[in-house]
Amino acid sequence: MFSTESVLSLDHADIYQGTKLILGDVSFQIHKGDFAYLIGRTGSGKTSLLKTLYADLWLQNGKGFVAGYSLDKLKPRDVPFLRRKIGIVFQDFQLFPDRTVEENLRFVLKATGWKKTNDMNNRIADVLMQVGLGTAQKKMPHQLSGGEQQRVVVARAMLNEPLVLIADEPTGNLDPAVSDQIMKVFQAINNAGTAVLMATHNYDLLNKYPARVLRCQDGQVVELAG
Ligand SMILES: Nc1ncnc2c1ncn2[C@@H]1O[C@H](COP(=O)(O)OP(=O)(O)OP(=O)(O)O)[C@@H](O)[C@H]1O
Repeated sequence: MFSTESVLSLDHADIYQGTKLILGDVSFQIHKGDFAYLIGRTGSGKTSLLKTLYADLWLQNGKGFVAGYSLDKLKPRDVPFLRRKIGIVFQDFQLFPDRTVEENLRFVLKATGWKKTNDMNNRIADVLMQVGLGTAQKKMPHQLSGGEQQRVVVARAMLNEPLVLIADEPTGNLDPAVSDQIMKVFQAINNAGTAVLMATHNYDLLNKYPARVLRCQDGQVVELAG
């Protein structure tokens, strides 16, 4: 159904934290419509790898390509534009606690260049529907459960129709039933064509929702046979 267009690739990339090599000679590709898990023990480099993909860590050796941007040729001024093409979801919800759901989302739209109130309202309604929270617009974050807050964060990540969603332990703070809801949201987003790369410790999810698996291990990234 989907093309095999690559939305993200690393080619002989080295991932550093400062001068410390965390992962060496990393090569893999994520295509449009792919779903891939990133697993590995604590400290194995999952977060460092994801940070490199959204240019929070600079790629020093090798080549990287994310949503049309070459990481190895990236200029600091390109970073906000790269991040608009990627949706990023962390474990901690990071919503503004003193603003409604709608205001949280509008903040991002304005910051990324949206101007027209109608367009913004429509987009906010669309992404909230996408995550099953169509009626939560006027709620404050504290009026929502942890799982609902995380769904708002996923909605926020979808505002600019990213080509790829990068999630770092998105279910880390959530109980199993709620983690399942978040996974279902990711699957729906993925089925609609957005690639997903998700770091997780939650092996139950891997069993329940099988997909590609990349593992950080001994300073390398290996793809497990499907
Ligand atoms: N800001 C930093 N400065 C220096 N070293 C760091 C920094 N952040 C992480 N590291 C080191 O990089 C290595 C990889 O850490 P990273 O957070 O990428 O692993 P992880 O697989 O995501 O772990 P976890 O599953 O615990 O989140 C670890 O040895 C860690 O100590």
